Amino acid sequence: MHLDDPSLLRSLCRIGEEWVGADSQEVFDVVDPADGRVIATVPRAGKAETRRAIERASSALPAWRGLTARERGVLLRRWHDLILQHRDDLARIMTAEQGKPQAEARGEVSYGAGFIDWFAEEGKRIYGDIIPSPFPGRRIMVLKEPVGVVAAITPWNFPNAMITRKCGPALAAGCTVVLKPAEDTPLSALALVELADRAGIPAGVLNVVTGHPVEIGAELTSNPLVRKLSFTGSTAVGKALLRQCADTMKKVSLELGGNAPFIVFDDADLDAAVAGAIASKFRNSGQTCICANRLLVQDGIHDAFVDRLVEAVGTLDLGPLIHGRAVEGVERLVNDAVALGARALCGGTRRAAGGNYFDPTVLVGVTPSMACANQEIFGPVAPLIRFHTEDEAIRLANDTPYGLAAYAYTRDAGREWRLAEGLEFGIIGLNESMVSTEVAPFGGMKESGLGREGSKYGIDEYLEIKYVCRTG
Ligand SMILES: NC(=O)C1=CN([C@@H]2O[C@H](COP(=O)(O)OP(=O)(O)OC[C@H]3O[C@@H](n4cnc5c(N)ncnc54)[C@H](OP(=O)(O)O)[C@@H]3O)[C@@H](O)[C@H]2O)C=CC1
Ligand SMILES: O=C(O)CCCC(=O)O
Repeated sequence: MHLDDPSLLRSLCRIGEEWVGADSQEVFDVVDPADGRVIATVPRAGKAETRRAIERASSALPAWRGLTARERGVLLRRWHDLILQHRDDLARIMTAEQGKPQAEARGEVSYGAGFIDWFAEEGKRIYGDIIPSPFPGRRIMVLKEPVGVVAAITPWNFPNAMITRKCGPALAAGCTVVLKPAEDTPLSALALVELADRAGIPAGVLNVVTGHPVEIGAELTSNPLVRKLSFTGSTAVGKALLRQCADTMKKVSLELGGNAPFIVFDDADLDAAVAGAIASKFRNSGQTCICANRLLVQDGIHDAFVDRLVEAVGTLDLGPLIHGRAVEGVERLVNDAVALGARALCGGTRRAAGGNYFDPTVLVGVTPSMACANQEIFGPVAPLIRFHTEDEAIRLANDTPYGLAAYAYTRDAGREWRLAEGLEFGIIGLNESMVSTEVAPFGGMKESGLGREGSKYGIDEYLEIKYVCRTG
């Protein structure tokens, strides 16, 4: 891989001031999903290394939380600037280990840097409160303090932004972090930490341990020094981690799976709906938790929408899926739908010539009971379900244990409000499918998770509220 600055390609864990291997000296391969080439090896660390990283984060905590928010903000801003300065290299590393095309990778680096920039400022606005007292002579005050050592566990689909979305607010609030990136994409995480180091963020404030997920996760969730877990990934793992955090009663944020409905009403702007569906469904080859998972299309516009969608899908040039297991999972969902009566109007199969590619697919005749309408597809497959009435669309949309994102295209302003209020999802896009930004709260209801990331709300996840009552 060519990099303008080859020293960004780090392949060791970072604990305190040191770049270290696993105690066992074991490593695992990082593989390019486009061609199966091994691009690096990184340490397969476990419990002992994780415990040391937590202890180092704990020893770094007093000095870091003791800085003013402005002082922390200056360092965060420097980190942000370095990330943007090295955007092309970070994007090259991301494409090599994750597979998204360069333009998307550069977009993610900029998006990710936005969280550092936003929280560098937001840290200065962690206000407490003075509450009017009902008792003469008593003062009632509210202080907000950093929660302490934070454990962050991040997924492979956004190897940069899911880290900055957690570390930005954590560090701005005065917390220190131990990060476990996904095994598929550790290099983006390590490059970010290299840049944090260059920005002058003190050793021990941001530690990274790569390796065995179960062992590292067990230590992060049981060690009493860790006071907060922030996780992005599958609902199954999120639930397990929540249970594991119960014994030490950690504060927990979970950003989990989704099953986003994308609803197109008869009165929609067809051009906008097709463009929105393409952007939402096929971003990152469909491997995004807020990707449209089911397209609910009203009778009157159904056929025109399908024609236009298939035409647009024909022009797409997507990156690979993350690994062979992902391709097999997508293939299973498509085959299951077709066996039950759905039709693939384009795609429907993996690409024959090597790599983990699945052809972009449009499925019609899908019914709500098919697996592809109930499970997170995490691939470039658009299943279309017909509906007749607004009530039916809302009922179908809400008929899922997930509640992350939902989208609707309509020109009826009254209906927009009914949808905004009636859809049980944490993020609603109305005539808009690109909803992600560092200034807005990102997160889900129901089994899609707990808490919000980004925005002024995102920093609360890394703070404790302390009530002080004073007489005299
Ligand atoms: N909400 C979202 O953004 C995401 C949703 N998903 C959904 O989940 C499916 C499976 O993806 P997958 O990558 O397996 O997601 P996981 O939930 O398994 O992985 C997410 C992160 O959790 C880690 N992890 C896995 N098991 C444990 C554990 N027992 N203890 C602690 N950490 C653990 C992973 O580590 P490691 O990589 O080392 O296994 C990774 O860092 C996808 O197909 C998609 O449907 C996946 C990714 C992101
Ligand atoms: O899939 C995810 O969990 C990452 C969210 C992508 C986004 O921030 O838009």
